[in-house]
Amino acid sequence: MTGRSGRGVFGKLFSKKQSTRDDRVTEIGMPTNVVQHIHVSVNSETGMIEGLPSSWLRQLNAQISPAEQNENPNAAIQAVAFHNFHVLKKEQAEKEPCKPIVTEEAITKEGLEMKKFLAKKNAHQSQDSDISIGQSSEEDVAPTDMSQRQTMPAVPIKNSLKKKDALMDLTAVVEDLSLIGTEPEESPILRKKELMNATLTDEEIYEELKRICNKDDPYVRFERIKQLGAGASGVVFIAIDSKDNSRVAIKDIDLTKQSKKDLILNEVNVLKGFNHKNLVNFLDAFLCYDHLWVAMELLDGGSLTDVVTEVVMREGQIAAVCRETLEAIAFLHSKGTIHRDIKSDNVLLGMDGTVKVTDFGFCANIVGDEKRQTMVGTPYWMAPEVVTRKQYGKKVDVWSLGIMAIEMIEGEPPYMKEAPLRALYLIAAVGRPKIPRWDKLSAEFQDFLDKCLQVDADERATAEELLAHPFLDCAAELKSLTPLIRAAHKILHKNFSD
Ligand SMILES: Nc1ncnc2c1ncn2[C@@H]1O[C@H](COP(=O)(O)OP(=O)(O)OP(=O)(O)O)[C@@H](O)[C@H]1O
Repeated sequence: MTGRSGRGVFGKLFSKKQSTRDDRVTEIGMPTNVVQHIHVSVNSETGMIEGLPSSWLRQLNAQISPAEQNENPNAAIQAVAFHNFHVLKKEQAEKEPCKPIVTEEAITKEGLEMKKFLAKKNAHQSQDSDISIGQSSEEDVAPTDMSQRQTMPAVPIKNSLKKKDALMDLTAVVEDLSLIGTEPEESPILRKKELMNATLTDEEIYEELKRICNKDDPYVRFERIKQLGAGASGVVFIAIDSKDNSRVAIKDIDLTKQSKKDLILNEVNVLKGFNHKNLVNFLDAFLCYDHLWVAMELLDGGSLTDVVTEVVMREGQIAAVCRETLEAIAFLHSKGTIHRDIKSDNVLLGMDGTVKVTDFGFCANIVGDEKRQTMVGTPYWMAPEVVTRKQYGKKVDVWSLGIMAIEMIEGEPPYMKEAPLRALYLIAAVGRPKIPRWDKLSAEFQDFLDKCLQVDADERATAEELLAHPFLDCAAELKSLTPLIRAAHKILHKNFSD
């Protein structure tokens, strides 16, 4: 799930029309086989990073103070790189709902653009390039008020890297940006299925969808009752299945508007392959001309986001939601799958207190402890190793669960009120977020959070280990969630009945 009204801030920085990727490639006209050596340094007098593309520096300086840049340059660079390559792309996708959010293939293409861009930047060091990845115009950038930033209270910085090490690292970091994905031999290691999907033509994807879909005409079989919402990939509505009069949720995806049909195929394949009490189970898929209808279990309690934003949860209720979510995560991990987008928006509730995880568009298949290196997910819930583009594995879901637990305490994840680039910097620089009202939490809950939010993924617990954590012993009955859901729906004027 991506839409959370009032919680997303990414749109504010970028209002101007972007040039298309094709435009940019044409404009750039890059030399090939160029090895770029970008010299990035911290100015010892101003404390500010120099040497990055100017549009990046403007963003950086608008949101991260000189003291912070000086303190943790590596985190600042990682954050701005991440911002340009991921957040902006996602924002664009949300503004144009027909385009799905960033995929590994898109990142690969962007990596190639970035490599070319940096090569050009190197060739014209002194010039302020008019070509940028993301955006370039001054007006696009939030006003820079350095005086305000300089007096900003210092954030607690965890010195994960000594400054000298960080500076030595900078060239590597910037050069590494070109590895966000470039030629096939430099791309992240993909599982066979992903490779296969990535190389399928539209015709092949339609053929594959036809093969796996139910042949019934969905317009005849289902009576459409009401719309639940719209996401990047389609509209979700409640329908009655004439076969047994049951109520189901159907996602209607207009395939003509999907440039990344392989992602849809991936989601259907993941949904079809799994059945678990804590996953929103797939019922059937139907292909009708260019529309794919995916029928799923209907969760009539809406998303956990509605609850966390509107009502206060008790520890027992939080433990119950954590346990159910962990069951889903442990199941996915046992199947070699990382969800990569665990957050309250992707946890749906039944009115009886059932808790189920949904949204598998981002799932990646891995083998054993194989690690991945692509940036997917939603920034606020993202593990530090994803933001800093280290290799990552299943434990990213455990970090996100820890952030979701903070949502259940606080109503929102850490840094939600911060500008996006700054939030990314804080994830990379601070590491484990400060949890307000920490002292009010039970010792078991504190320990549970500690185990989820270890910056070092090796120190972080696995989903399986957390299922045995004593905090979960205090889990309340699931039906205790029902009054919370009712209260939230009342405030939000939500009604899942006809
Ligand atoms: N099985 C379901 N039962 C009840 N509500 C659902 C179900 N699936 C989705 N919804 C609701 O429908 C709305 C749209 O869901 P959708 O998954 O399309 O959103 P999205 O995540 O923003 O989109 P996308 O995954 O395409 O980026 C959300 O409010 C979600 O809570």
